[in-house]
Amino acid sequence: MHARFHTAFAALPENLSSALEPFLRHDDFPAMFTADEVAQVKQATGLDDDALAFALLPLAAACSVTPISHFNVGAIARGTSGNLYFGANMEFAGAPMQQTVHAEQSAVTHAWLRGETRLASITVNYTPCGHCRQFMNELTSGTGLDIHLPDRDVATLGDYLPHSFGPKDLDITTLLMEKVDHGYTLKTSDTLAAHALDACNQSHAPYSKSHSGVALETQNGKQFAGRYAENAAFNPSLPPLQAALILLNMSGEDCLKVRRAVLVEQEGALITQNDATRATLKAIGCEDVTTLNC
Ligand SMILES: O=c1ccn([C@H]2C[C@H](O)[C@@H](CO)O2)c(=O)[nH]1
Ligand SMILES: [Zn+2]
Repeated sequence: MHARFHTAFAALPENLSSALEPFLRHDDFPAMFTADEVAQVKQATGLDDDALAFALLPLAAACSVTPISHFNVGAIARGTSGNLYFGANMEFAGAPMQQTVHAEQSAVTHAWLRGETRLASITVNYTPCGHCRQFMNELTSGTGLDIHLPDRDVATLGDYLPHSFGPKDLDITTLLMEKVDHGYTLKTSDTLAAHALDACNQSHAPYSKSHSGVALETQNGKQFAGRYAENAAFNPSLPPLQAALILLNMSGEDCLKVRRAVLVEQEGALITQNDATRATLKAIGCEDVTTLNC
């Protein structure tokens, strides 16, 4: 079992820990459960969907990387497929606070990067901040997304974000998590660059139309790609590097062990991820960065 789960796993009720053990046993547990696996765990434990998501929160929070706050937030996103995806906050010492990833952003992005196109609900161990409410207002699920919090009745994103500002206010109809292919091409034989291009092609940038993707290679040779996710309110946009780091972290790899990165962005785009990507990568110890235009 990955060391980060030891403490939280030991504190689970016995029937849940024995149902989860076969999944968490190996280091490469992907921090998600398929709908079939969820059904299996529910049957073994007698927990319903809600209770299971709450029970999993300590495991999700155990994936947090919080050198600044030491405040671990966990989130569980449920896709309409029935799959569950963990999310956890990530902080980067040596980089500006703006580079922080919130647990809700992590869970949403995790689901999106693994192919989910719509969320049914999200369960979080703390109340979502304004930034997260705004981030989630960009999703295909709209204001109907169910939000589950400890000691509160389930409520929708619309309840938590009344009089909201969103994509519609800017006449945008494409939403975050929708399947897209922007069709950019690039001549390369580097698989890491190919992953970054693929991520760029699936990125969500309807406001700036400046699509981008980042792919990371870890010191043990694993590769992870992240897509840029723009937000109608601009500032809550999630950079492609953060998306890649979310998938890397959820997959059990160490953010401080990235050895190489490729950023793919459009030639002549209105905005660029180049400088911010390099600065944050430098803060986490990676200076081997290639930027390619598509
Ligand atoms: O909705 C929230 C609020 C805060 N945090 C994280 C961000 C930062 O890492 C830490 C302290 O704010 O908690 C979240 O993940 N979600
Ligand atoms: Zn937040």
